[in-house]
Amino acid sequence: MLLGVNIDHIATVRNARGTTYPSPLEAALTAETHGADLITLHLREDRRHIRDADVFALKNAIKTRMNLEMAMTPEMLDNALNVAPEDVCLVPERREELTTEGGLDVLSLQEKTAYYVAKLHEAGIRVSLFVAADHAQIQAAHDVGARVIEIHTGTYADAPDRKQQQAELARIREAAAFAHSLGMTVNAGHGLTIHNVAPVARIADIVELNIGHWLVAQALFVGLPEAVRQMKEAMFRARQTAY
Ligand SMILES: CC(=O)[C@@H](O)[C@H](O)COP(=O)(O)O
Ligand SMILES: NCC(=O)COP(=O)(O)O
Repeated sequence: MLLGVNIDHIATVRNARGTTYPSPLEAALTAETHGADLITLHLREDRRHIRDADVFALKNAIKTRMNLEMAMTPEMLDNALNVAPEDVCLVPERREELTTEGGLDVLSLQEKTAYYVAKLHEAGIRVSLFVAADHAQIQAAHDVGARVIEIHTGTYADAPDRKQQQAELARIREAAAFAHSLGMTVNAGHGLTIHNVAPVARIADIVELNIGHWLVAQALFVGLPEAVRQMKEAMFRARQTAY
C-alpha cells in the first residue's frame, strides 16, 4: 500500500509569518527519503497554503511522483498542463471551507468533469476524482473516463461515535469493491491519523492513502522522518490482515 504525503500544511506554517521556512520542498524531499511513495499537494484557488512557486519547485525536485490536487477551473487546468505532474486529483473547493468538506459531485458535473479528465489525459496526466463512498458517484467517475478515484475518508475520520465510524467504514469498503469491479484504481484520504488508519489500510481494494494534516502535526513532536515512519509502519502492519 502506497503512502502519499500531503505537504499542504508545511506551507500553512510558512505562510503564517511569510517566511521561507519551513520549506515544502525540503519537507517533500525529507518525506521521500523516509518512505513517502509520492508527494501530494493542493494548489487551492485562494493559495492559503501551497503557492504556485511551490508546485514548480517540487515538480523539478521530487524523485517519486507528484499528485497535484486542484479544483476544476480554467486557471488550474492551465497550471496543471504547464506543470505536467504525474497525477492530478480533481477535488471540490469552496473558498470559505476550512478544509475539503466532501467529494466531487461528478453526477451533477459529468460534462464538465469529462472535459477536464480528457484534457489532462491528452497531456499524459493520470487523473483521479476525489469522491465520497457513493456508488452513483463512482459510476459517474467511470462514465466520464476516470480510471482512478480517491475515496473521501473525512466522514469516517470525523464520525462522532464508533457505530457511525463502523457504518462509514463499511460504505468505504463497499465503494472500493465497486470501483475495483469497474477496473478502477482505488485510493483514499482525508482526516486519516495513526489512530484511525488501520481499518482503512486493511481494505485490500485500496492501494494508496494520501495523508497530510496528521503527519505535519505529528512532525511537530517527533520530526517528519519519524512521523512518516510511524505511518508507514501502521499501514504495513494493518496490511498484513487486509481483506
Ligand atoms: C482533498 C483533500 O482531502 C485534501 O488533500 C485537501 O488538500 C484538504 O484541503 P487542505 O489541505 O486545505 O485542508
Ligand atoms: N486527499 C487527502 C490528502 O491529501 C490529505 O488529507 P489530510 O490528511 O490532510 O486530511
